[in-house]
Amino acid sequence: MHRLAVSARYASYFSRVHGPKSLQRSARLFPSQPLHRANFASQSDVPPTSTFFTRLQRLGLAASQTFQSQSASAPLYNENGKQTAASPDAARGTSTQEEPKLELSRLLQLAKEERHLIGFALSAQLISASSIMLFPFALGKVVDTVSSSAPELDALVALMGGVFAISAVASAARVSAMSLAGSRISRDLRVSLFHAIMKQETAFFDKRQSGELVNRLSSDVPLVARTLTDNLAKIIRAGVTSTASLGFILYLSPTLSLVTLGSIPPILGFAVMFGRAARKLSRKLVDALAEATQVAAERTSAIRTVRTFGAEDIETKRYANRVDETYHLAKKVAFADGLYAGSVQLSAQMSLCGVLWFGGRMVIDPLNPMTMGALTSFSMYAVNLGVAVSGMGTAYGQLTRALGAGHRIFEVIDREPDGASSTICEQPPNVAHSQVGVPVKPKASLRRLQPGYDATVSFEDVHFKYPTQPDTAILNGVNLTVRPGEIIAIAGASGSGKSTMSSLLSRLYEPTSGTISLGNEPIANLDTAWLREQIAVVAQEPVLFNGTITENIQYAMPGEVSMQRIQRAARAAASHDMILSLPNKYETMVGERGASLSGGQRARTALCRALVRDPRVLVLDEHSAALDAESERAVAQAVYTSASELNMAVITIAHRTSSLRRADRVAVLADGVVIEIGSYDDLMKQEDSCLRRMLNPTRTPI
Ligand SMILES: Nc1ncnc2c1ncn2[C@@H]1O[C@H](COP(=O)(O)OP(=O)(O)OP(=O)(O)O)[C@@H](O)[C@H]1O
Repeated sequence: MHRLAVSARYASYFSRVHGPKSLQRSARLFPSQPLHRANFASQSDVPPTSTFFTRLQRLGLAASQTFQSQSASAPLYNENGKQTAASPDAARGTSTQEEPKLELSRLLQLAKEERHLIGFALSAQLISASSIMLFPFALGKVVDTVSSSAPELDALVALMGGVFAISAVASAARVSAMSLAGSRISRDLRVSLFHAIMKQETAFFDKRQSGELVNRLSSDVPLVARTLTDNLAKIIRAGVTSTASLGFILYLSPTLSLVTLGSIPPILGFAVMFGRAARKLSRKLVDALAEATQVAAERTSAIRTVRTFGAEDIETKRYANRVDETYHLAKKVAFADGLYAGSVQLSAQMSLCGVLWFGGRMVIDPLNPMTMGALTSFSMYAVNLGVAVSGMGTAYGQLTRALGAGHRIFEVIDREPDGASSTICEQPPNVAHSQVGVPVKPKASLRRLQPGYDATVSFEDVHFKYPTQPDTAILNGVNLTVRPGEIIAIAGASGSGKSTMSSLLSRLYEPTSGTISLGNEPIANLDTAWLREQIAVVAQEPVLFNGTITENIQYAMPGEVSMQRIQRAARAAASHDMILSLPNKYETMVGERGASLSGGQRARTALCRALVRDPRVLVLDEHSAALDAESERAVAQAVYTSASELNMAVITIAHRTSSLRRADRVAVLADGVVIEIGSYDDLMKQEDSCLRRMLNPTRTPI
């Protein structure tokens, strides 16, 4: 009776070890500080969006990983005891979403790149699994030795101690190597994915939200890498354990083995059913979490707007709803998990009961040669076999579920950019070959114009529709020529397409038809990277990056830029004194998106950044809107002086009368065409001029 209790305790030990692993992981994954408790005293206390965002993503990742990695017995709970995760897609009825087409082999390909490290980990795994497999056999021997009062007890236990020590070293090596392999896969996959995102055409970003793309980098990548390495190890360990256990039980008692093997088909059946159900939910869950991340990213980056409208509660609820919607999915997963756990446990334990019942009778039967020790060993191997088979099923299920996140990664990596708006051409650095997606096509042309070329810009019958709005024509045959040294102002109603012309000139989009040329060469024939070096654009709402003023100005130039050159650009933009008045002068940190600067300071820094590269064409897109009249005059004077010295072609998109007056010519854009062009004075003199109607709407209504 006592001996049977030993094996029963061993069985319970195994079920504890197998179950709690996922529970521990689950607990580890949920940060201790709930997000809603974060209380920022003022706007300046708000941590950079990226930091805040990472915390949110960790929560998302936690839920997602828990979902992916939970074993049969681990439901999804956060620290408040609430169940987490579920998909807004489910609520929106997108459950008909296509199954991921990604093959498991593509995931395994990732592991292949780390074959040396994973091979080492698996060898260590074999050593530790083999030594563990010897334990039941040794225990049986100990039981029989003790029963027969044989003298080998000391030697036997010493041997076991030695084997356990080797096993511990092998386990440590395996864990470290697998973890390292997972991190390497993550690193390479992240770089590949980011490179793939960078190379996409501009319209790709019009369709997708940045938070959702970042979610792929921060959540999907580690999810795939960790699931892959974790489960590869589990499958191998389970394979070794089940093979060895099978060998041992067949050796110990072929008859009793039949009873044990009866539990395997139901366990595998449950695993397959469970895997299928869970796989469908996986893609929905990662999509749902990405949507929640997008909401969080957008709202935290626009915290001032949210706060100005007193919308913190609304936004918290919006985010909570997004996350909460995933709860519906989690309920299904929890139900499937419970069913799977219960079914597998019942099958395994019924089989153990059968073993004990048959085996017990065999031990009692005086004609049967089975010893008490052999039954003890047999029972332990039978438990090992059950645990290994169910572990294999669970690991396989998790691997197939990682396909959901994998699909989201590879659909970007494999995507061929539509158009040439990206200048990226080399492969991502230090990345395993198998992860590199569609090679970037060699540029159509690497043509560059000779230094000192005639920087005339011309638009000839340019038509354009945004790829995301193919039914709406924005430009309907624009004709415009800007000569070097000339300042052309483009005027037009809001939404008439002025900024679009600037985007087309920089080749952020391709015209639907017509030709844009620089120096009499269609820009489509020019090296895009070179072209962008020639054209500096100061956007309507310039974006600065978190860093110093110097770093932001340097951003325009690859490589080192001398401080002299930076200051020269600042003087050309009449901004040197403004920068010197900042707390740390050129080393002042501008904050995320330049949030620590005023609108005018941001605009002037952006102008310095544009001028530092001595462009041949300067596009000013309502850059002075944030400047007061005096600063605007000073900046315009300085910029136009240096433009004239450098013989730049200047296109200024302007609403202000002062800006229009300063231009050599004003082109008025309406209905997608330049409907009139001439000097400000000439156009204003004409009774029926569009410019005049635009600037004096009350006197002459349109
Ligand atoms: N990325 C985009 N995707 C789809 N449509 C766009 C995109 N950007 C702009 N549009 C649309 O193209 C039209 C022209 O926009 P554009 O920004 O060029 O106007 P604009 O003349 O510069 O206006 P404003 O003076 O208000 O800055 C608008 O109707 C706008 O809605």
